[in-house]
Amino acid sequence: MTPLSNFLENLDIDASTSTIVTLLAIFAITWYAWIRVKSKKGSSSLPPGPRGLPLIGNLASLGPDLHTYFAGLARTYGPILKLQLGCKLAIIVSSPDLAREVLKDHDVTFANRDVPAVARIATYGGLDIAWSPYGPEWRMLRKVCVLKMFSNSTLDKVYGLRRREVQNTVAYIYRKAGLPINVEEQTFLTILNVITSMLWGGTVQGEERGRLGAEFRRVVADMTALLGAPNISDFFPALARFDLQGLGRKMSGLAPRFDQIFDRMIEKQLNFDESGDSSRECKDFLQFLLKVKDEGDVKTPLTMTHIKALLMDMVVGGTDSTSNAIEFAIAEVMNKPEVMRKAQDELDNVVGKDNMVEESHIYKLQYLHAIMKETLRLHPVVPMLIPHCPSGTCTIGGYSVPKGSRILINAWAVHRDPSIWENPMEFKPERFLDSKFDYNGSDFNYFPFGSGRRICAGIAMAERMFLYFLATLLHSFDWKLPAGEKVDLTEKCGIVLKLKNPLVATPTPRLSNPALYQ
Ligand code: HEM
Repeated sequence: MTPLSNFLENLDIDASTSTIVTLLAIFAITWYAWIRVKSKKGSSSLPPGPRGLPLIGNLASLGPDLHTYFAGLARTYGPILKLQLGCKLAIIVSSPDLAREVLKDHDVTFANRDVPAVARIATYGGLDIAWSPYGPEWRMLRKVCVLKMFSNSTLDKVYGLRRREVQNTVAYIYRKAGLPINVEEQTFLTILNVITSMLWGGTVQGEERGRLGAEFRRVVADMTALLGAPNISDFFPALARFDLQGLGRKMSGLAPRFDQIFDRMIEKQLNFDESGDSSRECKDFLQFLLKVKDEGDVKTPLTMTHIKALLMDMVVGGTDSTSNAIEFAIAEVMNKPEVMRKAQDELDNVVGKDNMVEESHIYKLQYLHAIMKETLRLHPVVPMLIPHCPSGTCTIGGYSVPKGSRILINAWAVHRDPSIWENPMEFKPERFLDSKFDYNGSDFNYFPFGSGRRICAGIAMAERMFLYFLATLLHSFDWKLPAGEKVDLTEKCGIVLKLKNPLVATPTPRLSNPALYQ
């Protein structure tokens, strides 16, 4: 089997489409030859990297776990290296100094995104925060999101919605006490319910909320799988219109399912408003967003499509990242009984065994916060950030980084660099107690949320959900593995990092009063 046919098989292209591929390959080879000639002119200034094959470049050598593959390449080629992925040049950065050059010194140049074809379909043409190009619309969306929606005061107002969902999960787990439960499933569903509840929880009640939860879980899982799949349309843009792997068609089937739900929620909300109860305070984010839309910024208005694209960011971007991070934390804590004991001692001191955790407690839980930081050091769930894209050719680490290339910053590799971290593979929350490290993007040795203009827009919300839910799970229950099993911390890398095998564990209630679990 040739590397090209091997590559096509990996991309799951069927026999009928391979004929089209052959014809189009002639065109692509010509294009590739042109790219080679063009890049040769300045080849001395491009970063080093492994030799690729004609036409496909380095595509055939890409494995499923890119974070570890890129970290290995960095050991051979250094902290900045290039890979030719079809027609797309990818630049991988793996050191704090070079991450600083990209995300701080040249922040504006690198503030654009390299948007995958399926992401464009999922986000109304890239109208959301994560994939918008750097410009006035992106600024307006970020302002609405970070300064207004995720401000402390707005997040405080919707605490009741978060609390209700977390308590529902505690009651569910209590009913399953003594039986093994799928921690991944429960964490995902809780975070999904917490997020959708904050989005329109004041609007939708009862059965409809439950039904939406199940529907969202299926669609989010399918969408994130598509976003993580290598797509020939991204590597050979001239072939994008043929959608050879059918990934675009699949995404076009999934995205409208969300769109219909968003339309339903918006309509419900507008009907509420028409009923004339103007005295109602904003109870959820959707009410809040519709109010911002009506108040209207004349220069860059927030449209209904923007609102839906924002909802998509929250539901798809916010759920998997946060729930995977919490699952990693529970797995690491279970793997280290002394960490579990310290966390529970702290919870018993601050909250007490005759009380439930409230969000007001989390600021006093220093050790729990250190667990969050250490989890995101070892398992930064967006391990290579979201691909950045320079708006002009730029020099990084003495090498030329061409306009339009795909920039991947391997935070995962930096977080495990033995020249920065003592015993980097050890899970040791103590390293963050009384330390200067924070995840606000000011330190390029530790940046699980990214840094600079495109730093994660949901940090405030992620922090609250992570700490509150983890604290509740560790405070309410002891967790044991089924007999004879060991914690498996093997990672799997797609668009986000997750545990390869879902964590299954048995909860035992540990609070003094059974009524607390109801
Ligand atoms: C533990 C949880 C999370 C982690 C580790 C995380 C991490 C990240 C990272 C690394 C980026 C890319 C930064 C870059 O490209 O430079 C990002 C972007 C983003 N995140 Fe998060 N995230 C988390 C949770 C959330 C939540 C809960 C939301 C919202 C509900 C959210 C919304 C976003 C958005 C909208 C962007 C795009 C920002 C932009 O392009 O301007 N994230 N996140």
